[in-house]
Formats: sequence, structure tokens, C-alpha cells
Amino acid sequence: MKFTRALYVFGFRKPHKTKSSNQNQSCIHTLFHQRPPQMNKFLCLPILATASNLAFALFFLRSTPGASAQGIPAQHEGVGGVSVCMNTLEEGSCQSDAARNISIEEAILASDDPNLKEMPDHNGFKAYVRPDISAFYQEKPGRKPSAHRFNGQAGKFINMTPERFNLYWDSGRGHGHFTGSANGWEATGTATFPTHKFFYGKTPDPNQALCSFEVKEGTSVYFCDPYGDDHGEPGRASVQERRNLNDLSSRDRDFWRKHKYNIEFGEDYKAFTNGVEWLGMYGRDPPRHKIWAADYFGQEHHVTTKETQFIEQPPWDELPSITPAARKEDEEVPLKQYRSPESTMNITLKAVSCAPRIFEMRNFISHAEADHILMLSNRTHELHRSSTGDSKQPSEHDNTRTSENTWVYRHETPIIDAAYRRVADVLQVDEALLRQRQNDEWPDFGTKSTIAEPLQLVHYFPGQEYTSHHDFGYDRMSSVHQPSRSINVLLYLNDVEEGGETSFPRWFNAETTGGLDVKPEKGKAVLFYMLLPDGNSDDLSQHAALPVIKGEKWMSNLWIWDPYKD
Ligand SMILES: O=C(O)CCC(=O)C(=O)O
Ligand SMILES: [Fe+2]
Repeated sequence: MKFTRALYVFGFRKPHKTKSSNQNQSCIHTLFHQRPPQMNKFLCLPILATASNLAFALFFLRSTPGASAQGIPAQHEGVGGVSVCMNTLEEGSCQSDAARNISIEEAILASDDPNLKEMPDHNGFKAYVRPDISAFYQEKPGRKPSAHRFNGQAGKFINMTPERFNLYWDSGRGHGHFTGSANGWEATGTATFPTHKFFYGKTPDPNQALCSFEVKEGTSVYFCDPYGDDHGEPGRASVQERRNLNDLSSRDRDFWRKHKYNIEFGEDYKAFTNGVEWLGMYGRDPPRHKIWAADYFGQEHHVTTKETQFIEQPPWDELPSITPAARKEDEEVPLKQYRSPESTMNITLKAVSCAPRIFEMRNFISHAEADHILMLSNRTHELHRSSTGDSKQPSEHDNTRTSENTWVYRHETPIIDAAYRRVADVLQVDEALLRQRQNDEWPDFGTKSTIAEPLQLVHYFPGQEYTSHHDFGYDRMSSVHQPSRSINVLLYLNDVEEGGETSFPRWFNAETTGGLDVKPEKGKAVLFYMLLPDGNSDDLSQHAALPVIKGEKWMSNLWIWDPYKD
């Protein structure tokens, strides 16, 4: 009997069933992903002309608030108000009487991605199946993907015990190097390479390890299971001590079964997706927030925002710290006298990679804004040696990340607030989600706190770098929502004389065995997604900050979480 079926026989709760959108929204999968009223990709709508707002209309498309079960955020999707693209679309779409029309270009819900395909035997789960490489070049099938020179990959290590363990990298020197820790039934991980060795233990002594692993090419998921007696599964650790499943509480046995099921699901997922490892926990929903399509190299999207750029830095005493709040439709942007005279700003997102999904946005912030962020770091912030891991679980300092950094909060000045509002418009999320919310804002969302991290401001001197890594983590496997970093909007704050590129060594392409190196240019933003449209973490989003060769480099990371930040 297949393991899955055996679990059902033993009463293990079936994973959530996905229903089509016109069925009752009763399970977690669908609760999260109710669709908003269907919109066409481009809508041509007559302008709602008022004296002060001739060329602009505000759209809030909100579905009826759904029931909130177990504190689960119900879907409240919609255009966040200002992601409106005016008359910039392809010919014929809106051209007649152009001045009286506006067009909305919409990112799509992850759950509507056209490359999601239903996997048999998994209750309607739709896996993201990467298109043939030729599609990315807008050609008929026939192109061959390039092999990568770089052979790094994700390593996820699941702790299938109720106890907390540390993960150590075993470099063969007799003691392990701490890499992260994982609570019971959770996982931790790192970017790694074939033949690298790791162990789960309570001390750095490899002889006292509970589980030891050796990384194999093509296998990213490793598990430490002292309770199971299966053998030969890829990823299984060698275990020092056998344990009896009956010694676990029934709650812990359920976790164990859930992981066993997940491993089996991962094998099916890998077969179905032609070799992509499942790095999540089965039952994770697709990302809740919208994603921009990257169907081919060079694809462009156009967004217009009211959040215009500062072209001059206001005097310091006109830059108080603020409490970011919702703006009224006709409310003017603050400190208008220091901003560009236009009433709106156009932003172009250009796909530079389809897998992973990466967009460049040139001049996303102005030079004055970039200088402002740097000035803040001088005036009010102290830089510290950077660590790896996310803010909750920083790892010890090591030579993989040699830069210094600090954190800059949205409320610190109106200019930082403007950058967050612009990011919200580009991502087509309500700016309220990128801050602490009032009780009447998104009452069904489940949390009141922001889904965005503060700006992480990073400085590199020549020789400093951040070697290849992923920005996502693996903890909170036991939560059905598995909160995860999902998007990074990276801002370059100066021009670097030489080096310092952000490199994506595993980009899927048919041209080169090398990485996609994005050159830092003052004001440019890079938006990349680290979750696939099916909710899996995207191993291809691995990236590095290459060493600065000449000059220095200032950049910032703005991470957005999905479905919320825990
Ligand atoms: O500096 C860069 O270009 C990338 C930095 C980065 O990936 C990170 O800080 O996570
Ligand atoms: Fe990163």
C-alpha cells in the first residue's frame, strides 16, 4: 500500500482539498485564494473626471470579506489604488480618445499562473511546471538550456524529532560549524554543494551527532528521522540512535506522519515537475500576493504611481519621523515642493530572467532619495557586521557575508515612506499591508503587523561580498501557512566603479553557463520572487553579491513576506 493511503487508513487528516473557484470556500486552500472579481488584463475605462483629478481614477476591487477560521487571513485582494498605467499599452488597446481613458495593467494572482498544472493523486494540488526554455525566447520548442558552471543548490534539513537540534557543517576538522537550529518538527537549511557534509546535534562534536548527511547532486531535501525504518530514500540521514514511534505523543506522531507524507509528496512533485525539489510543506498555499508575469526575456510591465520622486532633499528639520497612514483619494503627496513637478511617475518593470523571475526597474528611486538613505545611515544609524539567516535566526558571522549593515524603518522619514508606497504600487498590494494597521484596516487579514521588513541597508568595501545564498528560510514548517520571505526589492544606492554585481548563477537560459550579473546603478531596483506560483521556494533564486573590486557599494534589501510575516 502506498504510504499516503496507509496514512488515511490510520486516520491521518487528509491534506486540504483544492476546489474550483465557484465552490464553497470552506477549506484553507481556498479561503486564502478566493478570487477577486475577474478583471481583464487591460481595462479601458472612462476617466472619472474631477477638477483636481482629471487623469486619474482610483480602483479598489475587494472581494466580500471571507470568514476567518483559526485566525486565517481571508482574501482581500485588489488593486492597491494607484497602480494605474496610462495610455502606454500596445496599439489598439486604448488608443481612441486616449486622453479620456486610462488603462490598468494588472499583475496576476499566483494561483492564476498559466503554468500551474494539476498533479494527479494530490487532491487538486497544482504544481508550477516551468515552460520549455524556447518559450522564454518566444520561439518554437528546440532551444536547449545551458548547463550551469555553478553547481550549488539548496540544502534543507528536516528535524523529524520533537527536540531542538543544531545543524553543523562538517568541514572535516573534527568540529562542526554552526549553520542554524531547528525546533522539533521544523527545518533549517543553507545553500550548499554536492559532497558537503552536515550533522544535526546538540554540540559541535560530530561524534555526538544524532544524524549525519552528505549532500548529493540533485537532492536538496534531507531528513533526520530516528523513528522510521524505511531505507534507501534519497535524503535520508544516517542515524546514530533508533527510536520508537510509540514513545511519541499522539500530537508528535501526527507531525511525524505529516513529514512522511510530505516526503512522499516531494517525490511525486519532483517527478511531475521534471526534477524540481519540493522545499515546502505540503498544504502550503500559493503565494497570496500578486506576481508579475515573466513569460519571455525583455517582457515589460508599466505601472504609474502617484508616489512621485523627490528631486531635492528637504532640509533635515522638514523630515520628521511619521506614522504612515492611509491617504485620501485626493490628498496631495507630502513635501510636494521637493518632488518632481509631474503628478504621477511611470515605472517600467523589465523581465531580465523568467526562472527565477527577476525584473529590473531603472530610476526607481531618484538620486536625491538614494542620497537621503545614505545620509540617514550617517546621521542616525550605526553599521554592524552583517550576519546570514533572517532577522529571527541570524547565524554566526562567517566569511560568506563580509559586508556591514543597518536597518532603516518606513516611519523614519517621509522619503522612506514614499519608497515603501512606491514598492506597494509596483507589487500591487495595499500600502497598509506594508505597515502596522488600524483595527478597521484589513480586519480579516489575521495579523495587524506589516508583511514587509525594514530596509536593510548594506555597505561593501572592496573585497567584500555575500557568497551565493537564498533569501528564504525553512522554519515554521508546522504552521499551515508557512510564512516565508517571498519577494526582495533590492535598491542600488550608488554607482560601483567595478564589481559588486548581484549575480544569479542558476538562471535558466540558453546562452551562457555563467550567471546573470546585474550591475549596480544608482537608483535602479531589482525585484525578484523567491516563491514559485505554487508556493514552493524557488531554488533558482539563489544569488550572490559579487566582490566589489573598485570603489564601494551601497544597496538595500526590502523583503516582503507571504502570506504574512511571523
Ligand atoms: O548586495 C547585493 O547585490 C545582494 C545582497 C543580498 O543578496 C542580500 O543581502 O541578501
Ligand atoms: Fe540575498
